[in-house]
Amino acid sequence: MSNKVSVLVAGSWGTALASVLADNGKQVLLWSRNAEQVQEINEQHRNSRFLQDVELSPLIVATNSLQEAVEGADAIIMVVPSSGMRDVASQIRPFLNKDALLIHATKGFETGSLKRMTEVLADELPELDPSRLVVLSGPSHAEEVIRKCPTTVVVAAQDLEAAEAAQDLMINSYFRVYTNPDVAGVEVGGALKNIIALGAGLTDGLGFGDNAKAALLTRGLAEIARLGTQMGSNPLTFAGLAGIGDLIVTCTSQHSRNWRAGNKLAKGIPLDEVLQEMGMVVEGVKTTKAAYELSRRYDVTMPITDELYKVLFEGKSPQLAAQDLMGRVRTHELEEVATGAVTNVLK
Ligand SMILES: NC(=O)c1ccc[n+]([C@@H]2O[C@H](COP(=O)([O-])OP(=O)(O)OC[C@H]3O[C@@H](n4cnc5c(N)ncnc54)[C@H](O)[C@@H]3O)[C@@H](O)[C@H]2O)c1
Ligand SMILES: O=P(O)(O)OC[C@H](O)CO
Repeated sequence: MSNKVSVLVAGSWGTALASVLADNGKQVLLWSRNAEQVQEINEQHRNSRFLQDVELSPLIVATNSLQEAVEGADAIIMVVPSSGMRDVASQIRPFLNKDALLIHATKGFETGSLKRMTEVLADELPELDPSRLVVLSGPSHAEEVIRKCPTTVVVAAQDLEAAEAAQDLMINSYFRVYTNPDVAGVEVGGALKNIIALGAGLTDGLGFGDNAKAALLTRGLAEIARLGTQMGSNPLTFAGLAGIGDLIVTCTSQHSRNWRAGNKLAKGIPLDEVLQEMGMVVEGVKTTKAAYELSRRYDVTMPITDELYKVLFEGKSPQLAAQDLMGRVRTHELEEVATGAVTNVLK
């Protein structure tokens, strides 16, 4: 398998994935645009801004040069936040080997175009063989992966050979990797769960209890599956790691950035202050806007997303949003299911 392996960028998740690769015996080039971070990784084997108190493997070498990171690489793992994916993809185009395995582990849609990340990558890298594009997703917090806690993820590609190459590259005794042919489903599940995690943080912050959290996860999964199916996904994907698996971890974990952001919003802190305090990417905010627009494009009902949109962008109080969700026109769980994706998920 791959000889030269690179990870772009050195945020929390990129650094954790670089560590998995290093544990698999790979020499890893980790790109960051921040010179101080590069120096700290190379001289102290630490990335203290994102993963405090963790000593990184000496097999991880950081670089400021995208050319050095990408030229001649057989495998590249892109972990740029969704807002920067197109920009970084366009910058690597001149250096990219067209047969390289390109795995992305980003969870979000592009603002405006509403494209999935593999669509953005395909746009910007027309010379790359599209069968070499892979998405990695699933319930996986960087803080636990870096401590080698048992973790399961899924890699999806059009081409089974590419998915198996990614599986082969990443799998080890604490990082178990499954394959799935449903690229759209794995990307949609990974992106949309962040909306529900924001909602879970709000729900917990308001003291609504476990019943409300269970309701949010279950009805959240229903709307993820409804939109995902209309976008061409296999509904069964949402019963897997990129669906219910990731929903469970982000809605219940102390590590979740989206949950923490929702929890701060419940305390009445304005959104821009919340994002500033977090200091890390909170994909769920932009994803709520994207999903709100996608639900209209595909004519899919997404009540939780709609209410969260109003809380985030229209100043609606979370209490009133919860009240309006509870007071929606009465409906039949199975009738709704019969017209949507969840039928198949539950079969
Ligand atoms: N943190 C996790 O546990 C985790 C797990 C699975 C998936 N993800 C996904 O991985 C992606 C990255 O998240 P993260 O947690 O690593 O974020 P992070 O906030 O920890 O790090 C993001 C890094 O990207 C850099 N960056 C941002 N925009 C950039 C640009 N345009 N060009 C170059 N560098 C840029 C930032 O400077 C920062 O170093 C997100 O889509 C997230 O949903 C995160
Ligand atoms: O910390 P979050 O909420 O961005 O979630 C990170 C991962 O997506 C969990 O699988």
